[in-house]
Amino acid sequence: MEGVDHLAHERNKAQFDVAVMKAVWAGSRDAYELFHRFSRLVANDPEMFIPAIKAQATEEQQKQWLPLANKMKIIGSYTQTELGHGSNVRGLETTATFDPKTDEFVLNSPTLTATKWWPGGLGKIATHALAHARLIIDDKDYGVHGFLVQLRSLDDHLTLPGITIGDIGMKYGSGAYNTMDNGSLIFDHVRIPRNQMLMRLSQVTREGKYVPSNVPRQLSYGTMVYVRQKIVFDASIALSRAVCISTRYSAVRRQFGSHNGSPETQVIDYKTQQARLFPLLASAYAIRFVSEWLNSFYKDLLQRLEAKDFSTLPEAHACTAGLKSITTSVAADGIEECRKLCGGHGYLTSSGLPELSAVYIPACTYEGDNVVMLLQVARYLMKTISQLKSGNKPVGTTAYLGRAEQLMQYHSDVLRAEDWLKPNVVVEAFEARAARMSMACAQNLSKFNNPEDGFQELSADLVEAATAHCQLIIVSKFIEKLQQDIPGKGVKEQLGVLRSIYALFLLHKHIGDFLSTDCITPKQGYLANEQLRSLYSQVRPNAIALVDAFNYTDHFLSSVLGRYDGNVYPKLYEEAWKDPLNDTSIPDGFHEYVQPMLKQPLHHGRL
Ligand SMILES: CCCCCCCC/C=C\CCCC(=O)SCCNC(=O)CCNC(=O)[C@H](O)C(C)(C)COP(=O)(O)OP(=O)(O)OC[C@H]1O[C@@H](n2cnc3c(N)ncnc32)[C@H](O)[C@@H]1OP(=O)(O)O
Ligand SMILES: Cc1cc2nc3c(=O)[nH]c(=O)nc-3n(C[C@H](O)[C@H](O)[C@H](O)COP(=O)(O)OP(=O)(O)OC[C@H]3O[C@@H](n4cnc5c(N)ncnc54)[C@H](O)[C@@H]3O)c2cc1C
Repeated sequence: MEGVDHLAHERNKAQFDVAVMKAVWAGSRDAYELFHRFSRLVANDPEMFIPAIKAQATEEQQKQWLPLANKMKIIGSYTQTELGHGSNVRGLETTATFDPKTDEFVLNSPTLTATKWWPGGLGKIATHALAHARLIIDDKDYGVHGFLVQLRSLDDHLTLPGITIGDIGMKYGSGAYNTMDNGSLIFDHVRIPRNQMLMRLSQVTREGKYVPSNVPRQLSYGTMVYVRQKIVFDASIALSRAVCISTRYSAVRRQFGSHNGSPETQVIDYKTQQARLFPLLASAYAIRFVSEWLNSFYKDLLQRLEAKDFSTLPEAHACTAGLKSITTSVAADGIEECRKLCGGHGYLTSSGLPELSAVYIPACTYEGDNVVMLLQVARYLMKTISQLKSGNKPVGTTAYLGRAEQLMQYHSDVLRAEDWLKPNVVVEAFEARAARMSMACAQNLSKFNNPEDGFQELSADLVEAATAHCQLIIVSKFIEKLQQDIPGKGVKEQLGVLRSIYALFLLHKHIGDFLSTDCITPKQGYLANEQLRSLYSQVRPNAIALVDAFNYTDHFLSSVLGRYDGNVYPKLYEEAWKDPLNDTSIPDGFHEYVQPMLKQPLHHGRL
């Protein structure tokens, strides 16, 4: 019935202050603001073009271009990836050749694989590209740099001479990413003034002299680092959206279990449903909190870079790359699991889940393929370990590697299931697992004469070690979050339950790592799982309130299954009747194609 809250009985069970939990979830940034930007981003791509100009352009160039971009007087596309190269930025083929006679760069796509391919907004709407191309001076290749290139007339939007642009076509399903005009672009000797090479980091003089950057060349990758830390926050939003839908629906849906006319069982009360759903609920909160930490770490990096302090740049790269990889994989897989948790109705477009999945899953690829990103983390870990011998004391997220010797001797002292509720017990186990996996890789690497050959040969193990490292970061940041002052009745307690679920679910999922590195015994693994089951029972009465705390409107969720009032069935039915197929009783084509078959006489019992 309209106006009735079918989930009121669930909300009345809450054992904590939901208003405070909403504030904890919203944190320092408005979730709507960023996620809406993500949604708008699917339609346009100013979110990279502008940061890239800030990161790579001189003050003078920023003064010229930023006002135009900010006021949408020009529409930019971050045009880096090509048909033949995306992950390998140093492999890009587009060239920008300096012509001293005219003080210009000539941009050209020398091969088909040099065609720019995928950049958002490029296909139909962008008027300008921040094109990444190999800088060539006097036949010498100085590597990939950024160039501002006008693509279309600002009068009639027609493409300019030497520019061939197109959309790359439909993408995955009918998802909203098809509102994004990811495009292709070929340059045929397009000339731009020299001052349209972004010259904050390195310059080309009028005489054609290359002035190399006096800062780490990787700062030219700064926009990717910026977006990756944003993507971690978006992962928490996308996953929490799916968890909200599937949790509310799990409380509404009843299936089996009726005795003597009693109501059937709510599927949220099945232990299998809880074992699938509650770790995702905990993961949404875990990712939200690690994104908060990562954002503050990134802001600290920016301040340091202003002061030419590059000391945390390697760690910032490793953390943004690794956490982008882990959190987008968890969110993408989690959204699909939430669809399955809703049974058949989860497959309906009106559930909101297929669309959310179709829009979200490329996050595992864009801004750095997730495996390629974890390999970057692995390189960082191996380098950190290699420097231990020279007395280099790791700090920050790799500080535990400074205690590697001690961690190699670690054995968990868990005796009872409730021992696994102690944050220090959990952190020690995760540190030991990560340290032993990385140390084992480093040891195996040392057996190879050529370190690069070793790295390739061991890359699958290295990815697992990098994963363990990133999961340790997320667990640690969740624990640190709860060491802050958090007011409100029962709020910190509930977050403590979610923190333990997140950690013990990972321990259970990766029990092979913990056993094979001899960090815990099978019995201790069993106790962790025992504790996990008990924790699910503690979350159960608070589940609806915990997803209410995401504070998403029905409009934002756009899901019949995830409605705040739980009034699912009438709305499912109502929504179905909006489908154009139901405008007529007899479907188009029936008379032409189906009816003749039905009317066909039977011949000897055969049609
Ligand atoms: C505001 C946005 C809101 C949210 C938006 C969400 C929606 C977004 C939707 C769509 C946008 C998608 C846009 C894109 O996809 S843009 C294109 C993205 N492309 C990539 O991410 C390419 C990935 N590849 C790379 O980043 C690099 O090629 C690489 C894999 C890192 C390798 O680079 P390279 O070969 O130069 O470097 P090496 O591996 O040899 O390493 C050399 C040393 O450099 C260090 N390094 C590498 N990268 C960085 C970095 N970014 N920062 C700092 N340091 C870096 C590396 O660690 C090595 O260091 P060492 O000490 O070992 O020498
Ligand atoms: C929706 C969407 C939007 C995008 N928007 C933009 C944009 O606005 N601007 C832009 O420039 N680009 C954009 N891209 C492109 C995107 O950045 C690239 O697709 C991404 O960086 C992955 O690179 P790739 O396609 O070359 O993958 P590849 O690297 O070719 O990946 C293919 C496989 O090879 C594996 N692999 C690659 N290298 C290694 C290695 N060294 N070791 C082990 N395995 C390896 C990968 O793990 C993967 O399994 C977008 C892509 C998508 C899907």
